[in-house]
Amino acid sequence: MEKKQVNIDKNNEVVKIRGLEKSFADYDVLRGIDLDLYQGENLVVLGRSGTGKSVLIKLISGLLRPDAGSIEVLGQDVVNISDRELEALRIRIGFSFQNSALYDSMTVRKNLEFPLVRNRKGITRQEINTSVERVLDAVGLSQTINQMPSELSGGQRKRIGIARTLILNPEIMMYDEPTAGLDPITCIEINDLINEVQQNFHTSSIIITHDLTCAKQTGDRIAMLLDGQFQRVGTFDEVFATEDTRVKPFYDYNFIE
Ligand SMILES: Nc1ncnc2c1ncn2[C@@H]1O[C@H](COP(=O)(O)OP(=O)(O)OP(=O)(O)O)[C@@H](O)[C@H]1O
Repeated sequence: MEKKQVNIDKNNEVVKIRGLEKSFADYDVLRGIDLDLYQGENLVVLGRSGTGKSVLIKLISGLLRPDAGSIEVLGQDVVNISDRELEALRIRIGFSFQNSALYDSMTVRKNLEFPLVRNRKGITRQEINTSVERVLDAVGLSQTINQMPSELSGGQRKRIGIARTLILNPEIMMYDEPTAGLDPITCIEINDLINEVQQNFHTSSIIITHDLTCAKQTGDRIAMLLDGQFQRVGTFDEVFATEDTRVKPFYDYNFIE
């Protein structure tokens, strides 16, 4: 499906990273990174395995501390934040991780209710039901409400995982390898869903991937991580309009017939 135009507010950085550095032992993973995520934008971080994409997400979400540099998320300084403030901030961010599995012993409904009951004290049964129905409808899986995760396909489980994240109305979405392990048609459906979430939930998203089809379909901008830095940032076509021998093979390999 063609990506629809969305409103991106370039005067409002929901994530603002400057001079970010992170090393492990003698391996410099991130070597001075600057990055902005604008309100309403889908930003794809593209890079080969081991380039530090997951480390970047962990730094943004406060799970790791940088060696140098600053990270602001929704106006808060994540590097110098109290545990309590970080916990409150994380509720405003939706994480769709490869390992964010559903609870196998709970129905789809119970899986979706779980974050609400835990994070929204005093929520009524009526409000819970309305929220569950809304997010299930958003991911196109209303009919699965009473099913167990084991009865769903991989793509459906991924959708329910995204619905479970959406139920807390996140302002930022972080997708870590959203299409990994899915067949090509299901990948396209997940890419469409990422775009629908952007349009209908007005989220700003960081999408970490090495899948170029995903990058092309979902990204308003692409930031290519190479040798510890964002070497190229721009639209998909801008990023790949280069003879850089570190970038070209990545493109050629991904689109091999
Ligand atoms: N806690 C850690 N301790 C030591 N090294 C780490 C740690 N976390 C990550 N690394 C190293 O940092 C590098 C980047 O890891 P990262 O997981 O961010 O890669 P990635 O780009 O997400 O790759 P993939 O696509 O394979 O998940 C790797 O070499 C990894 O071994």
